[in-house]
Order: sequence, then structure tokens, then C-alpha cells
Amino acid sequence: MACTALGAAPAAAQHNARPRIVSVRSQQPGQQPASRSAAAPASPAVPAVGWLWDKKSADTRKRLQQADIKPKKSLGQNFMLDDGVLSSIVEAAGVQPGDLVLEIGPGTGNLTRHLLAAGALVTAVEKDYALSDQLADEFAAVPQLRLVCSDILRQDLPQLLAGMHQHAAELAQQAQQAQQQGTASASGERQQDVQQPAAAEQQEQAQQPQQGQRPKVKVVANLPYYITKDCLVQMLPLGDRISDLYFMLQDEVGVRLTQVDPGAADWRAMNILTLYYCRPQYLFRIDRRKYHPAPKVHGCVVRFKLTPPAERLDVPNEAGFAALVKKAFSQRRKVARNSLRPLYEPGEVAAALAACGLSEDARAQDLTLEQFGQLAWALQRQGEGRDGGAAQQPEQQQAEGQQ
Ligand SMILES: C[S@@+](CC[C@H](N)C(=O)[O-])C[C@H]1O[C@@H](n2cnc3c(N)ncnc32)[C@H](O)[C@@H]1O
Repeated sequence: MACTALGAAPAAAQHNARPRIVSVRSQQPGQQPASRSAAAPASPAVPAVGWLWDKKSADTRKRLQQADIKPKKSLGQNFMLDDGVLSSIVEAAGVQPGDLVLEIGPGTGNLTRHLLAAGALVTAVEKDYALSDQLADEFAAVPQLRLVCSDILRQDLPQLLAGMHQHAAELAQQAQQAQQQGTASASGERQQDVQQPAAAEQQEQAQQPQQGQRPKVKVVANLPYYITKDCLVQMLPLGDRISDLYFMLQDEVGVRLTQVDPGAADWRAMNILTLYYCRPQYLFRIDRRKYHPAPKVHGCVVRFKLTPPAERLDVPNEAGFAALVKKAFSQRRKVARNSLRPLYEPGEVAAALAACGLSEDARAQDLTLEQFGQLAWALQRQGEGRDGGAAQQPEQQQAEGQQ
């Protein structure tokens, strides 16, 4: 396992981030985990699963006591005790050998073990140093796990995801070298340079596809409830690099994000923005007693299937659209023409709503994603007509208003 501190946030965000290297146990080229033969196939290795099951998730309480570690409420530490639930999540996520999986908060490694057993190449980001140290020891012989000891919310995500592709390329290269060494020694030949340098370089380039062709990452996590929204805001826009998020959430939040319709009191800006970026699906509920310590509320698993940027609803401007939606919901009881002040004059909003075939008295909570999209275009067209083409987007107006 490689344990590192990668993808540190920009300087302004580094206060308190303190990512650090716990340990680095580098793999010698060609060296494989003990369980693998030298003549491994030239693809990322899959660990033998036997030892993974030496530790049962149900024993978490006992193992924490032995290590003298108390669950920290401040870090949302509610460990999953049920291996059945964990394997259901990995199965629902369709994890296949060689898949790239980002895990947030591996904790005592309960979900991590299931992901590795399914053959995933896992990058796990854990904020708690004590737990990171434990994981670094436990998974020392597993190069398929890359452990990042840091706060996920302070990570430069594109950099973290790029590091996952690099990790996969390194493992593939090691497997290939091991295979070549195995073949050479089996045939009794002397090890020779069988490739010209240029050919080796070409092969390496072929193994490192460009961004658009790279396989997308899956994110699978038993999240601390208090960072759910921030993680969604951070990850939902990355549909060009992430295929799906499989999150264990507070049940009430999962229901609110997946089972509320326009017009309901619980229809919020987060519903509109979630639907803009993905298709959310409630998978199953998890009894609160399956966690240690048991939280006050039940959990659930939700799949967020991310929409690639080119397939999202067409809006005049993404940041402007998000600002429009948030402003419209900022005073939920008011009709939209009033809640959208001062971004737009009430008369402008009423005219735009009418142009979309909507009631002038519509409230934000009455509107669907598509209707918000139509409203954004109607407001844009009106602005262009009024300003002779120099219409401002809401975020521009906001920025100027703050000056
Ligand atoms: C709900 S526990 C889940 C632990 C483990 N995955 C399981 O299923 O048993 C959440 C984990 O996230 C870690 N964590 C909390 N905040 C974090 C953050 N901002 N970044 C990364 N990890 C975090 C906690 O230390 C804890 O290990």
C-alpha cells in the first residue's frame, strides 16, 4: 500500500489541512504481494482475498478497544459492523477487478476490505491520523490500496483523480515487468533488453490514455453525515471523470434527495441542482443499530449517476443558473418574482415566467429543473433585448452588487 499526502488544496485552503505522509512502503519494480505468482498477468493485480476476511466488521468494537481508539463524534465516526451490508454496497456499485474506486473515510477499513476483495484499485482518504496509522500497518502488503491521510474537503479533486490513474498505470507496469521476468527466467534465457527504448516509450504512452479515454472513477463511501452536502457539491460537477457516487447517508437526507417532487414542501435548491448534475436513486435503508456507535437516525445508500457535462440540461451559464436557483429558493414562501430580487426586477421575472407558459405567481418550489432552465433562458433573452446583447448573468450582477 502506498500511503501519501496528495492533492493538497490551494494555499488559501491549506490552513488546518495538514496532510502528511504516514509511511511509504515502496514496491520494488516487479515485486508482487506475497500471494501472487511471479508470472502475473500484465494487468493490475487482484489481492488474494483470504486474509481480508481475517477481520470481521462485527469485531470492530473489540479491535478499536485493543488499539485504544475511541470513536470520535467530531469526525462522524460510526463504523459499519455488518459485512452483509458492505458487500451489498459493493455489489450495487458493480465493482469489477481493475475498477478505480475513491473511498472517503475508510475508518477501520471495513468497506475498504470489500472493495479490495472485489478487485478494485482503491484510493482512500482518511482524516483521522490514528486510524490512518492502523490502516497503513494493516494494508502494508497491498499495493492496490493508496491511502491519503487528509481531509477530503481540502483535496484538489482533479489532482487526486489523476493520481488514481497514475497508480493504476504503475501497478500495470509492475505486473508487466513481473510477467516479463517470469517468462525470461522460466525459459532459462539471460535477461536481455528485449525492447528498444523508443518501443518501450511507445508502450508506456499507450498505457496512459488521455483524459477523455480514461476509465471513470467510482466513489464509494460510508460518509460522515456532516460532510454529505459538501462532498456532493464538490463531486457532482465532475461527471467527466467520475461515473457514480455510492454514498451511505442519513436516511432522511437520502429520501429528500430522491423521493421528493416539485410542489412538495421539501423540494429545495439542492434537488434542482442534484438533478442538473446527476440521476439520484435510493437503493436501500440501513438500520442504525448496524453502526458502532449507533447514531440516532437510520442510514441508507443512494446512487448518484453523474451526467457528463455535454449531456446536462442546456442553460445559458452554469454558475449563473446555480445562482438563480439558490436565490429563487432563498425565500421559499415568496413567489419567484419577489424572491429573485435584487437579481431581477419583479416585472422582468413575471414576463419571463409568462413567456415560459408559467404562472406569474409561481414559487420556486413549484418549478421543475426543466422549467428553471426555461426561466433562465427567458431571463437571458429579455436581458439581451433590453441591453442590446450585453445582458449580465446573475453571478456577475451579484459580484458587482458586492463591490
Ligand atoms: C462513518 S465513518 C465510516 C468508516 C468506515 N468507512 C466504515 O464504513 O466503517 C466516517 C469516516 O470518515 C472519516 N472522516 C471524517 N471526516 C472526514 C474528512 N473530512 N475527510 C476524510 N475522512 C473523514 C472518519 O474519521 C471516519 O473514519
